[in-house]
Amino acid sequence: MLKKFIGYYKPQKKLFFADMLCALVVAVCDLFYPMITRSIIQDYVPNKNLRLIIVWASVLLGIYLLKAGLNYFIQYYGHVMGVRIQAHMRKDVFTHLQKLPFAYFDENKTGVIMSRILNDLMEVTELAHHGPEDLFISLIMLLGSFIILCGINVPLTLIVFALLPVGVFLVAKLRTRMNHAFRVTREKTGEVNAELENSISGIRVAKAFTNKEGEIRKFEHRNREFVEARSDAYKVMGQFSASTNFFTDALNFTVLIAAACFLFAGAITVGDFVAYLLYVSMFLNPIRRLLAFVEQFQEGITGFKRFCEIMDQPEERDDPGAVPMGDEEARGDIAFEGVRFSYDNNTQILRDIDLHIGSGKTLALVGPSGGGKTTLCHLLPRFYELDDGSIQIGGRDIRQYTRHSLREHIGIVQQDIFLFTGTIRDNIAYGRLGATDEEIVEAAKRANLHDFILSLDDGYDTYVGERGVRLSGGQKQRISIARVFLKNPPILILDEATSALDNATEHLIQESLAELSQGRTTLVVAHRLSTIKNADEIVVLTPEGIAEQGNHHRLLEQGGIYAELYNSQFAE
Ligand SMILES: Nc1ncnc2c1ncn2[C@@H]1O[C@H](COP(=O)(O)OP(=O)(O)OP(=O)(O)O)[C@@H](O)[C@H]1O
Repeated sequence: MLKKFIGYYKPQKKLFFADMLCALVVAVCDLFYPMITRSIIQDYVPNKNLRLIIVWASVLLGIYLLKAGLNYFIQYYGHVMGVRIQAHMRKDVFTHLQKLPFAYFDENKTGVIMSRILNDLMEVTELAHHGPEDLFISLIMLLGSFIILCGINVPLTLIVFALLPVGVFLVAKLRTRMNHAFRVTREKTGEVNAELENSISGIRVAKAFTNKEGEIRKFEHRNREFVEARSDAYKVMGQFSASTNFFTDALNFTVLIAAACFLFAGAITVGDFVAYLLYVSMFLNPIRRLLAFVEQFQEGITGFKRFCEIMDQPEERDDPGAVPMGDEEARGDIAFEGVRFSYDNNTQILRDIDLHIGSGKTLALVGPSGGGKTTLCHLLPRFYELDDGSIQIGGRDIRQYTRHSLREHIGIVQQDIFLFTGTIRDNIAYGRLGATDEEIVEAAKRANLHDFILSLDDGYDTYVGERGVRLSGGQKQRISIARVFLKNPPILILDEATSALDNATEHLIQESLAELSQGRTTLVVAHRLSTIKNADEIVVLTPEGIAEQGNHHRLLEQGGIYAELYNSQFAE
Protein backbone atom coordinates (compact mmCIF):
# COMPACT_ATOMS: atom_id res chain seq x y z
CA MET A 1 0.00 0.00 0.00
CA LEU A 2 2.84 2.38 0.93
CA LYS A 3 4.38 1.72 -2.48
CA LYS A 4 1.11 2.74 -4.15
CA PHE A 5 1.03 5.90 -2.03
CA ILE A 6 4.59 6.82 -2.89
CA GLY A 7 3.79 6.17 -6.57
CA TYR A 8 1.59 9.28 -6.56
CA TYR A 9 4.62 11.46 -5.75
CA LYS A 10 6.42 10.42 -8.92
CA PRO A 11 4.81 12.96 -11.29
CA GLN A 12 5.42 15.64 -8.63
CA LYS A 13 9.11 14.74 -8.14
CA LYS A 14 10.40 18.25 -8.83
CA LEU A 15 7.98 19.98 -6.49
CA PHE A 16 8.53 17.34 -3.84
CA PHE A 17 12.30 17.68 -3.81
CA ALA A 18 12.11 21.48 -3.95
CA ASP A 19 9.71 21.37 -0.98
CA MET A 20 12.00 19.02 0.94
CA LEU A 21 15.04 21.17 0.19
CA CYS A 22 13.25 24.25 1.51
CA ALA A 23 12.17 22.28 4.58
CA LEU A 24 15.79 21.22 5.16
CA VAL A 25 17.06 24.80 4.95
CA VAL A 26 14.27 26.02 7.29
CA ALA A 27 15.18 23.32 9.82
CA VAL A 28 18.88 24.19 9.64
CA CYS A 29 18.06 27.92 9.96
CA ASP A 30 16.15 27.17 13.16
CA LEU A 31 19.20 25.47 14.63
CA PHE A 32 21.20 28.70 14.43
CA TYR A 33 19.28 30.79 16.92
CA PRO A 34 20.33 29.07 20.20
CA MET A 35 23.94 28.88 19.03
CA ILE A 36 24.04 32.60 18.24
CA THR A 37 22.34 33.41 21.57
CA ARG A 38 24.90 31.22 23.36
CA SER A 39 27.81 33.01 21.71
CA ILE A 40 26.35 36.44 22.50
CA ILE A 41 25.80 35.57 26.19
CA GLN A 42 28.99 33.62 26.64
CA ASP A 43 31.52 35.49 24.51
CA TYR A 44 30.43 38.80 23.01
CA VAL A 45 28.61 40.39 26.01
CA PRO A 46 31.37 39.62 28.58
CA ASN A 47 33.95 40.87 26.05
CA LYS A 48 31.76 43.89 25.15
CA ASN A 49 32.19 43.01 21.45
CA LEU A 50 29.41 45.16 20.03
CA ARG A 51 30.57 44.70 16.45
CA LEU A 52 30.13 40.89 16.54
CA ILE A 53 26.80 41.28 18.31
CA ILE A 54 25.61 43.47 15.43
CA VAL A 55 27.07 41.10 12.83
CA TRP A 56 25.37 38.04 14.30
CA ALA A 57 22.11 39.91 14.88
CA SER A 58 22.21 40.88 11.18
CA VAL A 59 22.94 37.26 10.21
CA LEU A 60 19.97 36.21 12.31
CA LEU A 61 17.75 38.77 10.59
CA GLY A 62 18.95 37.51 7.21
CA ILE A 63 18.19 33.94 8.28
CA TYR A 64 14.67 34.98 9.31
CA LEU A 65 14.05 36.71 5.98
CA LEU A 66 15.28 33.64 4.13
CA LYS A 67 13.03 31.49 6.30
CA ALA A 68 10.03 33.68 5.48
CA GLY A 69 10.62 33.20 1.74
CA LEU A 70 11.12 29.46 2.14
CA ASN A 71 8.04 29.10 4.33
CA TYR A 72 6.02 30.84 1.63
CA PHE A 73 7.35 28.33 -0.91
CA ILE A 74 6.62 25.37 1.37
CA GLN A 75 3.09 26.57 2.10
CA TYR A 76 2.18 27.51 -1.45
CA TYR A 77 3.89 24.85 -3.55
CA GLY A 78 3.45 22.19 -0.90
CA HIS A 79 -0.31 22.66 -1.09
CA VAL A 80 -0.18 22.80 -4.89
CA MET A 81 1.64 19.46 -4.84
CA GLY A 82 -1.00 18.08 -2.43
CA VAL A 83 -3.87 19.17 -4.60
CA ARG A 84 -2.22 17.73 -7.72
CA ILE A 85 -1.80 14.39 -5.97
CA GLN A 86 -5.45 14.61 -4.92
CA ALA A 87 -6.54 15.32 -8.51
CA HIS A 88 -4.44 12.38 -9.73
CA MET A 89 -6.02 10.03 -7.19
CA ARG A 90 -9.51 11.33 -8.00
CA LYS A 91 -8.93 10.78 -11.68
CA ASP A 92 -7.72 7.23 -11.02
CA VAL A 93 -10.63 6.37 -8.78
CA PHE A 94 -13.18 7.96 -11.13
CA THR A 95 -11.69 6.12 -14.12
CA HIS A 96 -11.76 2.90 -12.15
CA LEU A 97 -15.39 3.46 -11.13
CA GLN A 98 -16.30 3.73 -14.80
CA LYS A 99 -14.95 0.21 -15.27
CA LEU A 100 -16.68 -1.43 -12.32
CA PRO A 101 -19.56 -3.79 -12.97
CA PHE A 102 -23.22 -2.92 -12.30
CA ALA A 103 -23.15 -5.21 -9.27
CA TYR A 104 -20.75 -2.85 -7.48
CA PHE A 105 -23.17 0.05 -7.83
CA ASP A 106 -26.08 -2.18 -6.79
CA GLU A 107 -24.27 -2.92 -3.54
CA ASN A 108 -22.73 0.46 -2.68
CA LYS A 109 -24.49 3.70 -1.90
CA THR A 110 -23.71 6.69 -4.11
CA GLY A 111 -23.15 8.96 -1.08
CA VAL A 112 -20.61 6.56 0.42
CA ILE A 113 -18.72 6.34 -2.86
CA MET A 114 -18.75 10.14 -3.16
CA SER A 115 -17.54 10.51 0.41
CA ARG A 116 -14.57 8.28 -0.40
CA ILE A 117 -13.69 10.36 -3.41
CA LEU A 118 -14.20 13.76 -1.79
CA ASN A 119 -13.70 13.65 2.01
CA ASP A 120 -11.26 10.77 2.30
CA LEU A 121 -9.00 12.00 -0.43
CA MET A 122 -8.88 15.41 1.21
CA GLU A 123 -7.32 13.83 4.32
CA VAL A 124 -5.02 11.75 2.16
CA THR A 125 -3.63 14.79 0.41
CA GLU A 126 -3.18 16.68 3.67
CA LEU A 127 -0.96 13.78 4.68
CA ALA A 128 0.68 13.65 1.25
CA HIS A 129 1.66 17.28 1.55
CA HIS A 130 2.41 17.79 5.26
CA GLY A 131 3.53 14.25 6.12
CA PRO A 132 6.98 14.05 4.50
CA GLU A 133 7.70 17.70 5.27
CA ASP A 134 6.79 17.37 8.98
CA LEU A 135 8.73 14.15 9.25
CA PHE A 136 11.75 15.58 7.49
CA ILE A 137 11.91 18.92 9.37
CA SER A 138 11.38 17.16 12.71
CA LEU A 139 14.04 14.54 12.14
CA ILE A 140 16.58 17.12 10.94
CA MET A 141 15.89 19.31 13.96
CA LEU A 142 16.09 16.43 16.42
CA LEU A 143 19.28 15.10 14.87
CA GLY A 144 20.79 18.60 14.57
CA SER A 145 19.93 19.44 18.19
CA PHE A 146 21.34 16.13 19.34
CA ILE A 147 24.66 16.72 17.61
CA ILE A 148 24.95 20.34 18.80
CA LEU A 149 23.92 19.48 22.38
CA CYS A 150 26.42 16.62 22.46
CA GLY A 151 29.02 19.23 21.46
CA ILE A 152 28.11 21.20 24.60
CA ASN A 153 27.73 18.39 27.12
CA VAL A 154 27.32 14.68 26.36
CA PRO A 155 25.94 13.35 29.72
CA LEU A 156 23.27 16.04 29.92
CA THR A 157 22.27 15.40 26.31
CA LEU A 158 21.96 11.67 26.94
CA ILE A 159 19.68 12.33 29.95
CA VAL A 160 17.42 14.50 27.79
CA PHE A 161 17.28 12.08 24.88
CA ALA A 162 16.79 9.07 27.17
CA LEU A 163 13.25 10.33 27.70
CA LEU A 164 12.36 10.09 24.01
CA PRO A 165 11.60 6.33 24.04
CA VAL A 166 8.86 7.08 26.63
CA GLY A 167 7.21 9.34 24.04
CA VAL A 168 7.52 6.71 21.33
CA PHE A 169 5.93 4.13 23.63
CA LEU A 170 3.03 6.50 24.39
CA VAL A 171 2.37 7.12 20.73
CA ALA A 172 2.59 3.46 19.82
CA LYS A 173 0.12 2.56 22.56
CA LEU A 174 -2.55 4.96 21.36
CA ARG A 175 -1.98 4.38 17.66
CA THR A 176 -4.18 1.31 17.18
CA ARG A 177 -7.07 2.90 19.05
CA MET A 178 -6.80 6.05 16.96
CA ASN A 179 -6.64 3.98 13.80
CA HIS A 180 -9.87 2.20 14.65
CA ALA A 181 -11.64 5.38 15.76
CA PHE A 182 -10.78 7.20 12.54
CA ARG A 183 -11.93 4.29 10.43
CA VAL A 184 -15.34 4.38 12.13
CA THR A 185 -15.66 8.15 11.64
CA ARG A 186 -14.83 7.77 7.94
CA GLU A 187 -17.57 5.18 7.58
CA LYS A 188 -20.07 7.35 9.44
CA THR A 189 -19.19 10.37 7.30
CA GLY A 190 -19.93 8.21 4.27
CA GLU A 191 -23.27 7.16 5.78
CA VAL A 192 -24.27 10.78 6.46
CA ASN A 193 -23.36 11.72 2.90
CA ALA A 194 -25.33 8.76 1.56
CA GLU A 195 -28.37 9.77 3.61
CA LEU A 196 -28.04 13.33 2.38
CA GLU A 197 -27.72 12.25 -1.24
CA ASN A 198 -30.68 9.90 -0.91
CA SER A 199 -32.91 12.47 0.79
CA ILE A 200 -32.13 15.31 -1.59
CA SER A 201 -32.57 13.06 -4.65
CA GLY A 202 -35.89 11.88 -3.26
CA ILE A 203 -37.08 15.26 -1.97
CA ARG A 204 -40.02 15.31 -4.38
CA VAL A 205 -41.23 11.92 -3.17
CA ALA A 206 -40.78 13.03 0.45
CA LYS A 207 -42.89 16.12 -0.16
CA ALA A 208 -45.55 14.20 -2.07
CA PHE A 209 -45.88 11.78 0.85
CA THR A 210 -45.56 14.63 3.38
CA ASN A 211 -42.70 12.72 4.94
CA LYS A 212 -40.62 15.73 5.85
CA GLU A 213 -40.42 14.73 9.52
CA GLY A 214 -39.51 11.15 8.63
CA GLU A 215 -36.68 12.33 6.43
CA ILE A 216 -35.42 14.72 9.10
CA ARG A 217 -35.58 11.91 11.68
CA LYS A 218 -33.64 9.54 9.42
CA PHE A 219 -31.03 12.19 8.79
CA GLU A 220 -30.78 13.10 12.46
CA HIS A 221 -30.24 9.46 13.31
CA ARG A 222 -27.28 9.25 10.94
CA ASN A 223 -26.05 12.64 12.09
CA ARG A 224 -26.15 11.46 15.71
CA GLU A 225 -24.21 8.32 14.83
CA PHE A 226 -21.68 10.55 13.12
CA VAL A 227 -21.38 12.79 16.20
CA GLU A 228 -20.96 9.73 18.43
CA ALA A 229 -18.28 8.27 16.18
CA ARG A 230 -16.49 11.61 15.99
CA SER A 231 -16.78 12.03 19.76
CA ASP A 232 -15.18 8.61 20.27
CA ALA A 233 -12.38 9.59 17.93
CA TYR A 234 -11.94 12.93 19.71
CA LYS A 235 -11.82 11.11 23.03
CA VAL A 236 -8.87 9.05 21.86
CA MET A 237 -7.37 12.18 20.30
CA GLY A 238 -7.88 14.04 23.59
CA GLN A 239 -6.11 11.30 25.52
CA PHE A 240 -3.38 11.31 22.96
CA SER A 241 -3.01 15.06 23.01
CA ALA A 242 -3.12 15.34 26.83
CA SER A 243 -0.59 12.58 27.40
CA THR A 244 1.79 13.82 24.73
CA ASN A 245 1.54 17.38 26.05
CA PHE A 246 2.26 16.10 29.52
CA PHE A 247 5.22 14.22 28.13
CA THR A 248 6.67 17.35 26.52
CA ASP A 249 6.10 19.34 29.72
CA ALA A 250 7.82 16.60 31.72
CA LEU A 251 10.71 16.71 29.30
CA ASN A 252 10.98 20.48 29.71
CA PHE A 253 10.90 20.10 33.45
CA THR A 254 13.56 17.37 33.50
CA VAL A 255 15.87 19.40 31.32
CA LEU A 256 15.44 22.48 33.48
CA ILE A 257 16.30 20.57 36.66
CA ALA A 258 19.11 18.54 35.10
CA ALA A 259 20.67 21.55 33.35
CA ALA A 260 20.42 23.60 36.56
CA CYS A 261 22.25 20.80 38.45
CA PHE A 262 24.97 20.68 35.77
CA LEU A 263 25.26 24.48 35.98
CA PHE A 264 25.61 24.36 39.80
CA ALA A 265 28.22 21.65 39.46
CA GLY A 266 30.11 23.89 37.02
CA ALA A 267 29.87 21.31 34.23
CA ILE A 268 28.28 23.88 31.90
CA THR A 269 28.32 27.66 31.56
CA VAL A 270 25.37 30.07 31.75
CA GLY A 271 25.54 30.37 27.94
CA ASP A 272 25.35 26.58 27.63
CA PHE A 273 22.46 26.54 30.09
CA VAL A 274 20.48 29.07 28.00
CA ALA A 275 21.38 27.31 24.77
CA TYR A 276 20.20 24.03 26.31
CA LEU A 277 16.87 25.45 27.34
CA LEU A 278 16.42 27.05 23.95
CA TYR A 279 17.27 23.86 22.09
CA VAL A 280 15.02 21.78 24.25
CA SER A 281 12.11 24.20 23.88
CA MET A 282 12.90 24.17 20.17
CA PHE A 283 13.03 20.44 19.81
CA LEU A 284 9.78 20.13 21.67
CA ASN A 285 8.42 21.65 18.50
CA PRO A 286 9.59 18.78 16.24
CA ILE A 287 8.35 16.32 18.82
CA ARG A 288 4.93 17.99 18.74
CA ARG A 289 5.13 18.00 14.97
CA LEU A 290 5.95 14.31 14.94
CA LEU A 291 3.03 13.62 17.24
CA ALA A 292 0.74 15.71 15.02
CA PHE A 293 2.12 13.74 12.11
CA VAL A 294 0.99 10.53 13.79
CA GLU A 295 -2.57 11.93 14.02
CA GLN A 296 -2.48 13.08 10.44
CA PHE A 297 -0.98 9.80 9.35
CA GLN A 298 -3.85 7.92 10.99
CA GLU A 299 -6.48 10.02 9.25
CA GLY A 300 -4.70 10.06 5.91
CA ILE A 301 -3.79 6.40 5.81
CA THR A 302 -7.33 5.39 6.79
CA GLY A 303 -8.60 7.48 3.87
CA PHE A 304 -6.00 5.94 1.58
CA LYS A 305 -6.99 2.42 2.65
CA ARG A 306 -10.59 3.23 1.73
CA PHE A 307 -9.36 4.64 -1.58
CA CYS A 308 -7.45 1.38 -2.18
CA GLU A 309 -10.56 -0.64 -1.37
CA ILE A 310 -12.28 0.90 -4.39
CA MET A 311 -9.16 0.63 -6.54
CA ASP A 312 -8.87 -3.06 -5.63
CA GLN A 313 -12.41 -3.82 -6.76
CA PRO A 314 -12.11 -6.03 -9.82
CA GLU A 315 -13.03 -4.10 -12.91
CA GLU A 316 -14.95 -5.47 -15.88
CA ARG A 317 -12.30 -7.19 -17.94
CA ASP A 318 -12.49 -8.69 -21.37
CA ASP A 319 -11.93 -12.42 -21.54
CA PRO A 320 -8.51 -13.49 -22.81
CA GLY A 321 -8.49 -13.49 -26.59
CA ALA A 322 -11.63 -11.32 -26.85
CA VAL A 323 -11.97 -9.66 -30.24
CA PRO A 324 -13.87 -6.55 -31.34
CA MET A 325 -17.35 -7.34 -32.61
CA GLY A 326 -17.66 -6.60 -36.30
CA ASP A 327 -20.75 -5.05 -37.93
CA GLU A 328 -21.49 -8.30 -39.76
CA GLU A 329 -21.42 -10.35 -36.56
CA ALA A 330 -23.62 -7.77 -34.82
CA ARG A 331 -26.20 -8.29 -37.56
CA GLY A 332 -26.24 -12.04 -36.97
CA ASP A 333 -28.73 -14.09 -34.96
CA ILE A 334 -28.93 -13.86 -31.19
CA ALA A 335 -29.25 -17.05 -29.18
CA PHE A 336 -29.72 -17.62 -25.44
CA GLU A 337 -28.81 -21.19 -24.51
CA GLY A 338 -29.49 -22.70 -21.10
CA VAL A 339 -29.12 -19.27 -19.47
CA ARG A 340 -29.25 -19.27 -15.68
CA PHE A 341 -28.82 -16.16 -13.61
CA SER A 342 -29.09 -14.93 -10.03
CA TYR A 343 -28.04 -11.58 -8.61
CA ASP A 344 -26.81 -13.03 -5.34
CA ASN A 345 -25.76 -16.59 -6.29
CA ASN A 346 -28.79 -17.69 -4.35
CA THR A 347 -32.20 -16.70 -5.70
CA GLN A 348 -32.51 -17.89 -9.28
CA ILE A 349 -34.06 -15.13 -11.41
CA LEU A 350 -33.65 -16.86 -14.76
CA ARG A 351 -33.68 -20.63 -15.23
CA ASP A 352 -32.64 -22.51 -18.35
CA ILE A 353 -33.65 -19.84 -20.81
CA ASP A 354 -33.39 -20.87 -24.46
CA LEU A 355 -34.27 -18.21 -26.99
CA HIS A 356 -33.48 -17.48 -30.58
CA ILE A 357 -33.87 -14.11 -32.30
CA GLY A 358 -33.29 -14.24 -36.04
CA SER A 359 -31.18 -11.51 -37.59
CA GLY A 360 -33.30 -8.39 -38.00
CA LYS A 361 -36.27 -9.94 -36.21
CA THR A 362 -38.13 -8.68 -33.15
CA LEU A 363 -38.63 -10.75 -30.04
CA ALA A 364 -41.00 -9.42 -27.40
CA LEU A 365 -40.83 -10.35 -23.75
CA VAL A 366 -44.05 -10.19 -21.77
CA GLY A 367 -45.15 -11.61 -18.46
CA PRO A 368 -45.78 -10.83 -14.83
CA SER A 369 -43.84 -8.15 -13.02
CA GLY A 370 -40.62 -9.50 -11.52
CA GLY A 371 -40.48 -12.33 -14.06
CA GLY A 372 -36.97 -11.31 -15.12
CA LYS A 373 -37.61 -9.48 -18.41
CA THR A 374 -35.37 -6.51 -17.66
CA THR A 375 -32.77 -8.84 -16.17
CA LEU A 376 -32.70 -10.86 -19.37
CA CYS A 377 -32.20 -7.67 -21.40
CA HIS A 378 -29.30 -6.64 -19.14
CA LEU A 379 -27.47 -9.88 -19.82
CA LEU A 380 -27.12 -9.16 -23.53
CA PRO A 381 -24.73 -6.16 -23.12
CA ARG A 382 -23.03 -8.09 -20.26
CA PHE A 383 -24.15 -5.73 -17.52
CA TYR A 384 -24.16 -8.87 -15.38
CA GLU A 385 -22.43 -12.22 -15.86
CA LEU A 386 -24.32 -15.47 -16.39
CA ASP A 387 -24.25 -18.22 -13.78
CA ASP A 388 -24.54 -20.81 -16.50
CA GLY A 389 -25.31 -21.19 -20.20
CA SER A 390 -24.33 -18.83 -22.97
CA ILE A 391 -25.52 -15.98 -25.14
CA GLN A 392 -24.37 -15.83 -28.72
CA ILE A 393 -24.46 -13.06 -31.26
CA GLY A 394 -23.50 -13.83 -34.84
CA GLY A 395 -22.62 -17.40 -33.82
CA ARG A 396 -20.07 -16.36 -31.19
CA ASP A 397 -20.36 -16.29 -27.42
CA ILE A 398 -20.64 -12.66 -26.29
CA ARG A 399 -17.75 -13.32 -23.88
CA GLN A 400 -15.50 -13.66 -26.91
CA TYR A 401 -16.17 -10.05 -27.90
CA THR A 402 -14.68 -7.02 -26.19
CA ARG A 403 -17.30 -5.40 -23.96
CA HIS A 404 -16.80 -2.04 -25.57
CA SER A 405 -17.51 -3.28 -29.08
CA LEU A 406 -20.44 -5.39 -27.85
CA ARG A 407 -22.07 -2.39 -26.17
CA GLU A 408 -21.30 -0.18 -29.13
CA HIS A 409 -23.57 -2.37 -31.23
CA ILE A 410 -26.48 -2.36 -28.79
CA GLY A 411 -28.93 0.51 -28.27
CA ILE A 412 -31.03 0.56 -25.12
CA VAL A 413 -34.09 2.54 -24.15
CA GLN A 414 -34.28 1.78 -20.47
CA GLN A 415 -37.17 1.70 -18.06
CA ASP A 416 -35.60 4.34 -15.81
CA ILE A 417 -34.64 7.23 -18.01
CA PHE A 418 -31.66 9.16 -16.84
CA LEU A 419 -30.94 12.52 -18.39
CA PHE A 420 -27.73 14.31 -17.58
CA THR A 421 -27.83 17.88 -16.34
CA GLY A 422 -27.42 19.99 -19.46
CA THR A 423 -29.36 20.87 -22.59
CA ILE A 424 -31.65 18.79 -24.78
CA ARG A 425 -28.95 18.88 -27.45
CA ASP A 426 -26.31 17.51 -25.02
CA ASN A 427 -28.63 14.73 -23.97
CA ILE A 428 -29.48 13.60 -27.49
CA ALA A 429 -25.84 13.90 -28.54
CA TYR A 430 -24.99 11.47 -25.74
CA GLY A 431 -26.13 8.75 -28.16
CA ARG A 432 -23.09 9.46 -30.30
CA LEU A 433 -20.61 11.98 -29.00
CA GLY A 434 -19.40 14.15 -31.84
CA ALA A 435 -22.64 13.93 -33.86
CA THR A 436 -23.37 16.98 -36.01
CA ASP A 437 -26.30 19.32 -35.33
CA GLU A 438 -28.04 17.98 -38.44
CA GLU A 439 -27.76 14.42 -37.17
CA ILE A 440 -29.12 15.47 -33.77
CA VAL A 441 -32.09 17.20 -35.41
CA GLU A 442 -32.70 14.16 -37.61
CA ALA A 443 -32.71 11.87 -34.55
CA ALA A 444 -35.11 14.21 -32.75
CA LYS A 445 -37.41 14.21 -35.77
CA ARG A 446 -37.48 10.43 -35.89
CA ALA A 447 -38.29 10.33 -32.17
CA ASN A 448 -41.16 12.77 -32.83
CA LEU A 449 -39.48 15.36 -30.65
CA HIS A 450 -38.37 18.04 -33.08
CA ASP A 451 -41.60 20.11 -33.13
CA PHE A 452 -41.80 20.08 -29.36
CA ILE A 453 -38.19 21.26 -29.09
CA LEU A 454 -38.78 24.09 -31.55
CA SER A 455 -41.77 25.24 -29.49
CA LEU A 456 -39.41 25.91 -26.55
CA ASP A 457 -37.85 29.38 -26.20
CA ASP A 458 -34.32 28.00 -26.20
CA GLY A 459 -35.01 25.14 -28.59
CA TYR A 460 -32.26 22.53 -28.55
CA ASP A 461 -30.40 24.59 -25.96
CA THR A 462 -33.18 24.23 -23.40
CA TYR A 463 -31.80 23.23 -20.01
CA VAL A 464 -33.39 19.95 -18.87
CA GLY A 465 -32.72 20.44 -15.14
CA GLU A 466 -31.09 17.92 -12.86
CA ARG A 467 -31.88 14.44 -14.18
CA GLY A 468 -34.33 16.07 -16.59
CA VAL A 469 -36.78 17.31 -13.92
CA ARG A 470 -37.95 20.15 -16.15
CA LEU A 471 -39.37 17.73 -18.72
CA SER A 472 -42.41 15.49 -18.71
CA GLY A 473 -42.01 11.72 -18.55
CA GLY A 474 -42.99 11.40 -22.21
CA GLN A 475 -40.53 14.10 -23.27
CA LYS A 476 -37.73 12.44 -21.37
CA GLN A 477 -38.61 9.14 -22.95
CA ARG A 478 -38.53 10.63 -26.42
CA ILE A 479 -35.08 12.13 -25.72
CA SER A 480 -33.86 8.71 -24.70
CA ILE A 481 -35.33 7.27 -27.90
CA ALA A 482 -33.69 10.01 -29.97
CA ARG A 483 -30.36 9.05 -28.41
CA VAL A 484 -30.78 5.52 -29.72
CA PHE A 485 -31.81 6.79 -33.15
CA LEU A 486 -28.58 8.75 -33.17
CA LYS A 487 -26.54 5.76 -32.06
CA ASN A 488 -28.22 3.70 -34.77
CA PRO A 489 -27.09 0.29 -33.54
CA PRO A 490 -27.83 -3.04 -35.22
CA ILE A 491 -29.24 -4.49 -31.97
CA LEU A 492 -32.00 -2.81 -29.99
CA ILE A 493 -33.29 -3.32 -26.48
CA LEU A 494 -36.52 -1.48 -25.83
CA ASP A 495 -37.56 -1.86 -22.22
CA GLU A 496 -41.05 -0.40 -21.79
CA ALA A 497 -40.06 2.15 -24.39
CA THR A 498 -43.54 3.53 -24.91
CA SER A 499 -45.05 3.30 -21.45
CA ALA A 500 -44.97 7.03 -20.70
CA LEU A 501 -46.41 8.35 -23.94
CA ASP A 502 -49.92 9.57 -24.68
CA ASN A 503 -51.91 7.64 -27.29
CA ALA A 504 -51.20 9.96 -30.21
CA THR A 505 -47.48 10.20 -29.49
CA GLU A 506 -47.31 6.52 -28.75
CA HIS A 507 -48.70 5.79 -32.17
CA LEU A 508 -46.11 8.00 -33.85
CA ILE A 509 -43.32 6.56 -31.75
CA GLN A 510 -44.47 3.05 -32.56
CA GLU A 511 -44.14 3.89 -36.21
CA SER A 512 -40.67 5.33 -35.64
CA LEU A 513 -39.61 2.34 -33.60
CA ALA A 514 -40.99 -0.01 -36.21
CA GLU A 515 -38.96 1.84 -38.80
CA LEU A 516 -35.88 1.76 -36.57
CA SER A 517 -36.35 -1.96 -35.91
CA GLN A 518 -36.37 -2.66 -39.66
CA GLY A 519 -33.37 -4.81 -40.37
CA ARG A 520 -32.23 -4.65 -36.73
CA THR A 521 -32.41 -7.42 -34.19
CA THR A 522 -34.72 -6.21 -31.45
CA LEU A 523 -35.58 -7.33 -27.95
CA VAL A 524 -38.69 -5.55 -26.65
CA VAL A 525 -40.17 -5.62 -23.19
CA ALA A 526 -43.74 -4.36 -23.15
CA HIS A 527 -46.61 -4.41 -20.76
CA ARG A 528 -49.05 -2.98 -23.27
CA LEU A 529 -49.46 -5.91 -25.57
CA SER A 530 -50.97 -3.85 -28.38
CA THR A 531 -47.48 -2.48 -29.04
CA ILE A 532 -45.89 -5.85 -29.70
CA LYS A 533 -48.63 -7.58 -31.68
CA ASN A 534 -46.45 -7.51 -34.78
CA ALA A 535 -43.36 -8.92 -33.10
CA ASP A 536 -41.94 -11.96 -34.90
CA GLU A 537 -41.83 -13.90 -31.67
CA ILE A 538 -43.44 -13.30 -28.31
CA VAL A 539 -42.11 -14.98 -25.17
CA VAL A 540 -44.05 -15.14 -21.93
CA LEU A 541 -41.47 -15.07 -19.15
CA THR A 542 -42.50 -16.04 -15.61
CA PRO A 543 -40.36 -16.58 -12.49
CA GLU A 544 -40.54 -20.30 -13.32
CA GLY A 545 -39.07 -19.77 -16.78
CA ILE A 546 -40.48 -19.47 -20.31
CA ALA A 547 -44.18 -20.33 -20.13
CA GLU A 548 -45.26 -19.69 -23.71
CA GLN A 549 -43.64 -18.81 -26.99
CA GLY A 550 -44.93 -18.01 -30.48
CA ASN A 551 -46.38 -15.20 -32.52
CA HIS A 552 -49.39 -13.16 -31.47
CA HIS A 553 -51.96 -15.26 -33.33
CA ARG A 554 -50.55 -18.57 -32.20
CA LEU A 555 -50.44 -17.48 -28.58
CA LEU A 556 -54.00 -16.16 -28.74
CA GLU A 557 -55.13 -19.50 -30.18
CA GLN A 558 -53.32 -21.34 -27.38
CA GLY A 559 -55.56 -19.55 -24.90
CA GLY A 560 -52.88 -19.46 -22.19
CA ILE A 561 -51.30 -16.66 -20.09
CA TYR A 562 -50.72 -14.42 -23.10
CA ALA A 563 -54.30 -14.77 -24.35
CA GLU A 564 -55.57 -14.01 -20.87
CA LEU A 565 -53.35 -10.92 -20.54
CA TYR A 566 -54.22 -9.71 -24.00
CA ASN A 567 -57.95 -10.18 -23.57
CA SER A 568 -57.93 -8.39 -20.22
CA GLN A 569 -56.05 -5.43 -21.74
CA PHE A 570 -58.29 -5.45 -24.81
CA ALA A 571 -61.36 -5.37 -22.56
CA GLU A 572 -59.90 -2.29 -20.81
N1 LIG B 1 -29.96 -5.17 -9.28
C1 LIG B 1 -30.68 -6.12 -8.70
N2 LIG B 1 -30.19 -6.76 -7.62
C2 LIG B 1 -30.89 -7.76 -7.04
N3 LIG B 1 -32.11 -8.18 -7.46
C3 LIG B 1 -32.64 -7.58 -8.53
C4 LIG B 1 -31.95 -6.52 -9.20
N4 LIG B 1 -32.74 -6.13 -10.24
C5 LIG B 1 -33.84 -6.89 -10.21
N5 LIG B 1 -33.79 -7.77 -9.20
C6 LIG B 1 -34.77 -8.81 -8.88
O1 LIG B 1 -34.87 -9.66 -10.02
C7 LIG B 1 -36.21 -10.05 -10.25
C8 LIG B 1 -36.58 -9.75 -11.72
O2 LIG B 1 -36.57 -8.36 -11.90
P1 LIG B 1 -36.77 -7.72 -13.35
O3 LIG B 1 -36.65 -6.27 -13.20
O4 LIG B 1 -35.87 -8.39 -14.30
O5 LIG B 1 -38.27 -8.14 -13.66
P2 LIG B 1 -39.24 -7.64 -14.81
O6 LIG B 1 -39.86 -8.87 -15.36
O7 LIG B 1 -38.51 -6.77 -15.77
O8 LIG B 1 -40.28 -6.80 -13.97
P3 LIG B 1 -41.17 -5.55 -14.44
O9 LIG B 1 -42.10 -6.06 -15.49
O10 LIG B 1 -41.87 -5.17 -13.20
O11 LIG B 1 -40.25 -4.51 -14.93
C9 LIG B 1 -37.06 -9.28 -9.26
O12 LIG B 1 -37.41 -10.19 -8.24
C10 LIG B 1 -36.14 -8.20 -8.71
O13 LIG B 1 -36.40 -8.01 -7.35
